[in-house]
Amino acid sequence: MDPTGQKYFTIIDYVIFALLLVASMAIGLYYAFTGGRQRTTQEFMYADRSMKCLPLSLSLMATFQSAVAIIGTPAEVYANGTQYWFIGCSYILGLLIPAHIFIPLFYRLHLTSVYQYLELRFCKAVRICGTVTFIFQMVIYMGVGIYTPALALNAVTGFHLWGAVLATGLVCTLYTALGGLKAVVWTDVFQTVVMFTGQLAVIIVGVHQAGGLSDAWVKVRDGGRISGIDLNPDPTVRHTFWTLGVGGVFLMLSLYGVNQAQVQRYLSSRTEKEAVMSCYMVFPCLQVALMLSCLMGLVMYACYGNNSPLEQQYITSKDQMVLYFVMDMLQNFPGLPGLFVACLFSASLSTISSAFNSLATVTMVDLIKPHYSMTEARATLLSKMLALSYGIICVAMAYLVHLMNSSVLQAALSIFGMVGGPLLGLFCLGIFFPCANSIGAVIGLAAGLVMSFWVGIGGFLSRMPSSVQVLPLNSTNTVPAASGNITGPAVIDAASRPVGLNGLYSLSYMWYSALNSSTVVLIGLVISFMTGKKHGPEELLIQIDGHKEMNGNIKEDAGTEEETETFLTSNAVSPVEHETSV
Ligand SMILES: CC(C)(CO)[C@@H](O)C(=O)NCCC(=O)O
Ligand code: NA
Repeated sequence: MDPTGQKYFTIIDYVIFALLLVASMAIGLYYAFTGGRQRTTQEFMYADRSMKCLPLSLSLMATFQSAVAIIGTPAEVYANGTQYWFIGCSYILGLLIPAHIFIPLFYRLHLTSVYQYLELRFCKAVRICGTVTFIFQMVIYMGVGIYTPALALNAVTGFHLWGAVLATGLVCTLYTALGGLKAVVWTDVFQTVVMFTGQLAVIIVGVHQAGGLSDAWVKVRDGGRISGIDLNPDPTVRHTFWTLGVGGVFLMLSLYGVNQAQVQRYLSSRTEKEAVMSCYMVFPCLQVALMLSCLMGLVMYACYGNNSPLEQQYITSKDQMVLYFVMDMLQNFPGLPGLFVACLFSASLSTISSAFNSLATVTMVDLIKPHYSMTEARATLLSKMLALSYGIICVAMAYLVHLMNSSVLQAALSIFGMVGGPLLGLFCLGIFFPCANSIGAVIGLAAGLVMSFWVGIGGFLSRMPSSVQVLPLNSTNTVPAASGNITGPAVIDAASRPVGLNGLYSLSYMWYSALNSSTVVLIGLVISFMTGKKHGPEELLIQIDGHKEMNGNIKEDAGTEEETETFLTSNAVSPVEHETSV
């Protein structure tokens, strides 16, 4: 080993990494030249509404599973134990509610983008606010998504940082712009397989290096890395059962319920039933993904103990740890480091391709098409150009992320909560509250965004190193703001519990989605009552009739007769299945 800890790639590693890019590109080209040859927006954006359950579910899982999760989760588990694993509990309600409330509603309305719902329910202005908020969220997120694997690769192997960003950005933009949603979904399937294989290979070799299963188990147990369930109700503790299992439900709803990238996949399935099934299938897929990344953290602990490469200053941040571990443990297995790097980039490619495609779709459908009439051929060409432009924006965003310095997992999940949370609130206001009106919706959304940036940025600043008295155990990390374990119970005892505004600022980032969506609903309702009740179109509210089995009590709970009546299903929207165009 090099005394500086620098690790090197072999030729075979480069070949495997290159193969990933070539295979993804090939899938894109295949869908560019087969089927309808991507000549209609229906095919480009909705895969001719002909997708089947299995590829859809893998693709749904892959969208929000980027290199951030692959390297962020093990780093979290290595440092703080398996508490984070309890986020898996939130997947139950976080997927059941989309499957039975959001999917049937959106599918039966035969939407072209999920924000069209907001225009049907409220008005055009609300739709545009929703679209712009989504664009903002996804543009930041894809910057994080593309930058993360490139940075890790650069830090550990010296691979050119911007070379990796540009290569992946270029390949991803090309296959997305050429092959449309079909290419995005099928590359997702391929990339998910690479992702799981890479993680599994590292775990197996890692357990072997740690001296076998039972030795590894003893080490992580004695190191205190197996966390029991933490039922502490304090919302400022970063990870407890409540922040992860309950706060996480709101996070999942904003991602799997109302995010265009996911709704677009639901809408592209052949039948409503298939869309619901694919959402169900996401559950086991996500649990496998979560298990693999948590196990990777434990294996890392079994190999290094408390003597981490971070302690030894081979690396400078928690986020470089996983790749360092891989290069360190796998140096005698030629090809395996390359496989893991392919796994890392697979995770990110599948995320940014979904971002490009959904961003091109909403820009076209929500912002351009309503104002300019154009032929189908022009619209499709323009959509492809839009996908290309978002590719360029993505690389530009990577540069912005480069200027910030933050732990990637918490950064990504905070973005979901800060921008996705208010959007979730906006949809809930429309779907569950018949009395909400457009003014309430716009002001509610604005209030939610203000709240989210106030608490989010306030929290970030109040945790900046300058204002931190007590550093975490691992004080070589000079950016505790991001790693965030300063809010753990070991640091904040009853005497130093934050009060007033500081209490709000130290709210766990896992609650952001819940706080911000509730703010939108609450302010939206108050403003609606002040400006006069106006009932939205009945068919756009929650469809009780179709879901009696699951929500049998909602009708009773609906309260006054007037409300109950508004809740009833309208015949205007019948559960027709989409025709598949030939
Ligand atoms: C968003 C969840 C919780 C579920 O999909 C998980 O995949 C995750 O932690 N994602 C982190 C963000 C990312 O990987 O880009
Ligand atoms: Na992904």
